[in-house]
Amino acid sequence: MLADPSRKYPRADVLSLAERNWPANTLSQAPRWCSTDLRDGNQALVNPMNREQKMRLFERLVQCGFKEIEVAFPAASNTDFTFVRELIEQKHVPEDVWIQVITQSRPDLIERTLAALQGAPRAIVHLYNATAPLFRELVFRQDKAATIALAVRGVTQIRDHCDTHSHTDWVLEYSPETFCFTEPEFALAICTEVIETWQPSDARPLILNLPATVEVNTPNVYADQIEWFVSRLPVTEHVTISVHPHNDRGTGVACAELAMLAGATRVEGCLFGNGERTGNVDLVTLALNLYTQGISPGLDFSGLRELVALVEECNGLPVHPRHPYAGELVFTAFSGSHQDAIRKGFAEQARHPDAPWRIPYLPLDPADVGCDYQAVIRVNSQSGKSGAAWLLEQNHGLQLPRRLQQHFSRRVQEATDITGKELPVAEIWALFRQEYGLTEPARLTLVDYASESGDNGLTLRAKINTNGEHISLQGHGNGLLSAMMDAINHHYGLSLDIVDYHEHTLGQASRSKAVAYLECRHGELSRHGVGIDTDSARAGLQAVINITGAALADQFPR
Ligand SMILES: CC(=O)SCCNC(=O)CCNC(=O)[C@H](O)C(C)(C)COP(=O)(O)OP(=O)(O)OC[C@H]1O[C@@H](n2cnc3c(N)ncnc32)[C@H](O)[C@@H]1OP(=O)(O)O
Ligand SMILES: CC(C)C(=O)C(=O)O
Repeated sequence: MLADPSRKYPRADVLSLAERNWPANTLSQAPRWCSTDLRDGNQALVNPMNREQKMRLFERLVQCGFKEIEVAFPAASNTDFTFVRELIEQKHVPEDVWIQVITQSRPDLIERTLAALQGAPRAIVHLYNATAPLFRELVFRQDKAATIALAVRGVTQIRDHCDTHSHTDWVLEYSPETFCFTEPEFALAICTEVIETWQPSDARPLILNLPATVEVNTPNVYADQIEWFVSRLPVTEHVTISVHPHNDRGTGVACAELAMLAGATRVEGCLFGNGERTGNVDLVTLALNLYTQGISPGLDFSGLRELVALVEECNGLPVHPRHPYAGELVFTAFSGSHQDAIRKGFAEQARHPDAPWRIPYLPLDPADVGCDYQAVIRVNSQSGKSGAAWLLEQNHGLQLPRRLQQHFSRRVQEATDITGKELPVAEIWALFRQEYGLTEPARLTLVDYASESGDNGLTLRAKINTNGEHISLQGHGNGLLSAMMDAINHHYGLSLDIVDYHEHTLGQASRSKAVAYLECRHGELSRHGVGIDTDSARAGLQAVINITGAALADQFPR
């Protein structure tokens, strides 16, 4: 790396608006979307899509709600050409969907492109030529006049074809490729010539697509360029301003959003940001950004996981696990404080199911994109008490009391510190059972019991199975639990003291089980035990017995 990169990468002149309106604007509606997955996305793949993949992706794009789909660069390859033919001849294009095809401004390529569209009921023909100084000087060796003439020649050829093929509804799209580093006055001049040549009308609208072909500046500069252009456009009727951001600086989405604030009403991009180099703007992120601001995007991503799988298969490229909204890990919290906040959020949401979505760290309800809540919390050494508690609640119906959560969290922490890995829910459950006396066979189990209340409290007689041997105990207390504790302490010479007790049922069904959580003091130690039984009284007694089993195991390890 250079200590001073300024000579190698001199800062470009940027348009400086004296006044700009876009910062004060807010987004209030979705743009017109155009998917370029089958063209710009496709041209960036190691192995371009085959016909079958293109068709499957086309159908899925339609299902998502795209009404404009750039389906091919028909002059590029036979695959692209025949794909367009197949769409048209086999009537795969729904009546409210426009297919779009792209071409350079070269007569032979335009001819082939238009041949591909033969018989289409409606079509968008997309013509482009690069307009920036670098391209005029280096690639085309053309001056400004020749660059304009190239565009006008292309538009004229297309217009003449449309005139003689009026059974198709035509739209022209013109892109001054490299718009974002073209002199604004020149971009405006060439587009003005295009307008004059095409003569946009109700029947033959025009799309002016202003691409950030290579993203070279901060998104505010792009927004300034769009606002400058839109505010000076001589003809606006029947002209749509479209943007086509790339993501070279990692700000493609920001560019598109600010461009919309600045006056663009149509956006071209690809699903999950596929495309040349670092990709086209990601339409899924853009759409769901709108959605999470309460604006209907007009696109349906309710089956997002399946869409990811299809796009990964068609593109031969993975979608990153942290990809906004779509990544496998984006609805998952590993860290303790996040888990705690999420869990509290879900509890509050359950109390007010119709209230607006307000779950910390989850800007989108995973259910809205077809995901469940299973993966919302996962546990590793970064997790806190809420992580394991949530998983036990979701998977086993347990609502651990706070102090038990804290106690169990320390055990989980010890386990994850040893492995350095995630502790899956099955292992958390096994650890919980082992810690709180729920393993089978239990060291001690309650066989049966009987109680009798009198003026001085309650007397309990219980039979316990200890390693196959039945022993009878008797104790006295204010209630069943204290009487059992008394019986245990007396029989085993222990001094366990009840500190805390909670119980709840594990499910709605009448035959469901009850769970009892018991905390006892044992000398300096605090001990927790859990009992589960179809009968809540037995669950409590079993919890006492389970604590006893653990206390005895410490004194007399097996
Ligand atoms: C930013 C974008 O994504 S634009 C879309 C780019 N997509 C693609 O290129 C994918 C499909 N392209 C292809 O398959 C091929 O490029 C083809 C079939 C279209 C053309 O192939 P070739 O005839 O070999 O031309 P090639 O691709 O090398 O194009 C370069 C030539 O076209 C000219 N050219 C490039 N763009 C344009 C344009 N928009 N309008 C007119 N001429 C152009 C160049 O100046 C160059 O001319 P030169 O050979 O006289 O120097
Ligand atoms: C042709 C245009 C729209 C393009 O793909 C680009 O500039 O990236």
